[in-house]
Amino acid sequence: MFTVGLTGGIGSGKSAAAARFRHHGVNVVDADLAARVVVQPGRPALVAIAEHFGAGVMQADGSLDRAALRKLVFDHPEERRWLEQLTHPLIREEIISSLAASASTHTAPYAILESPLLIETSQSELVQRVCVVDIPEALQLQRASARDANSVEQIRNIMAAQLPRAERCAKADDILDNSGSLEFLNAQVDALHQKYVQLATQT
Ligand SMILES: CC(C)(COP(=O)(O)OP(=O)(O)OC[C@H]1O[C@@H](n2cnc3c(N)ncnc32)[C@H](O)[C@@H]1O)[C@@H](O)C(=O)NCCC(=O)NCCS
Ligand SMILES: Nc1ncnc2c1ncn2[C@@H]1O[C@H](COP(=O)(O)OP(=O)(O)OP(=O)(O)O)[C@@H](O)[C@H]1O
Repeated sequence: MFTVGLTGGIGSGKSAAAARFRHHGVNVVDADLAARVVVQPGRPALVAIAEHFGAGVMQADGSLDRAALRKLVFDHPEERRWLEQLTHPLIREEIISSLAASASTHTAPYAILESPLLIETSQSELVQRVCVVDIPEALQLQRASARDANSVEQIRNIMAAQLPRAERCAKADDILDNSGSLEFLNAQVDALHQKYVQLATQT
């Protein structure tokens, strides 16, 4: 199925844009959700993480302590790279099966892959088009820190692990400007939806 990659840095508004695409009956596969599935209790990746990082990243019930691991990997880039080499191939496989599983259950003729690291990883090979949700970095920091328990410093570290704004926008086929209201964003998504329906039915 024709698939559009929806990307943007932390706090840019990917989830907000995805919600509007879903409103039009589009199947949205979420890479952050896939990343949670591959480290669920019972999965080999969780065992490998516990062995590598120790009991400090595990909760008493045997699930991953995400806040502890987040602090570790965004303070130490080499540990982040270790985690990525383990999980990114698994996340990619999980995304491929989610895209395939729900292909026939949605009304729109195209699907969306929502991912913060679409351009940074080989996930970009899974899409025919790239749509970037774009906001200035100061607003990104402001919205992400208003939403999350993460410190401003941690959000800065996460942003540093992602593509800079200009490089991301340079890879975009389409750009959603989310520096205004949600209504402004939704109106742009509505227009893109029409365009994607056309593109998907032409190909
Ligand atoms: C470090 C972890 C455990 C922190 O979990 P937590 O629940 O706090 O955050 P969550 O997974 O919801 O991610 C929040 C945001 O952080 C950013 N982010 C997450 N991982 C990365 C990464 N490796 N590089 C850059 N940014 C990242 C994204 O913008 C994401 O939307 C988790 O992010 C993780 O396992 N990351 C590695 C897998 C990955 O790269 N996921 C990104 C989607 S492919
Ligand atoms: N146009 C907007 N106006 C005001 N607040 C907004 C707007 N768009 C999104 N937000 C808020 O900004 C925060 C980040 O938005 P959202 O969760 O959609 O971003 P995201 O790109 O999915 O982030 P992440 O990569 O961290 O999952 C949320 O609290 C959301 O409610």
